[in-house]
Amino acid sequence: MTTFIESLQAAWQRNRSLVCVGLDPEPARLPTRFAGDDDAVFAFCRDIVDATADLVCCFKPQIAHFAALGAEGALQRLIAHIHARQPGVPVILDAKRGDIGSTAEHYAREAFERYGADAVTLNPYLGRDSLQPFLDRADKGAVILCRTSNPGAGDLQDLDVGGMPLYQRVAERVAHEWNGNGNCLLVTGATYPSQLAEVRRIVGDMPLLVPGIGAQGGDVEAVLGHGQASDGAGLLISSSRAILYASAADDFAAAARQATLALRDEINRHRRMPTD
Ligand SMILES: O=C(O)c1cc(=O)[nH]c(=O)n1[C@@H]1O[C@H](COP(=O)(O)O)[C@@H](O)[C@H]1O
Repeated sequence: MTTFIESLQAAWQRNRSLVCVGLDPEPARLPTRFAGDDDAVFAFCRDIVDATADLVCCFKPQIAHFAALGAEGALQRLIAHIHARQPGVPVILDAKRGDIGSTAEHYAREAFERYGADAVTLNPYLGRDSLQPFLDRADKGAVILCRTSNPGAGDLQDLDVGGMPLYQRVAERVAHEWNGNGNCLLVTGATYPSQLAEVRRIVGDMPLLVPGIGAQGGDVEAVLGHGQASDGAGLLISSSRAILYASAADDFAAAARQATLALRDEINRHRRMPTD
């Protein structure tokens, strides 16, 4: 059985890419060719996946973008499509789960059994027991929010907790206590490079999911300068809107491919590339 971490490492290497393409469909922004198409959300995301799969280390569908439309079926079929047609490219379900243990069990079943995800984003606010059903799945990835990319990230995450900001306490706790199965990752926004560096210092080579490149204005060079692991990898640099909506015309899939290629190459220019 291949674990999430093994698939991720293989995809980093095979595709020479740290890019994670976020799948955040917004009906109002879909190309006009999808007007009147009842299955537009699935068809659009499928075309993006097939146009970029050899250039990425993972895909990250965002659950609210499907659920708000009643399109959970499209999300299920999309993840099944990725596994069938792009095998070896892992899928992170961005659902930011976390609840009391009995409910968390259901969230874990939803992510891994219903949707067939390889990893899921998690909110640590309720504490370890709220994430235990995810931590116990050694074959799956537990991608835990640490220092997020949004403007209000510091409201709580920067609060001083015994001489250290809360986000650093989260990093310490995950790295030293919750990662017994070696299946944890942390989320650190591209928009805050110095905090990214602090997290990297605390967690060693643990993989970090870094959203905030592209539409949120994060800087690729700063992310690589502050966040790469000792082997020049260790990052999943996520971009959604800047790739999905690179063109609103019929060439949207080719434009998404170009945008992904450009991001991959820009990232690689700032990496210590492994010799192969
Ligand atoms: O967990 C996430 O993926 C996430 C964490 C974070 O700190 N910031 C963040 O933007 N995200 C997600 O990453 C995606 C960013 O989208 P773009 O700004 O369009 O690239 C969205 O789906 C967000 O929900």
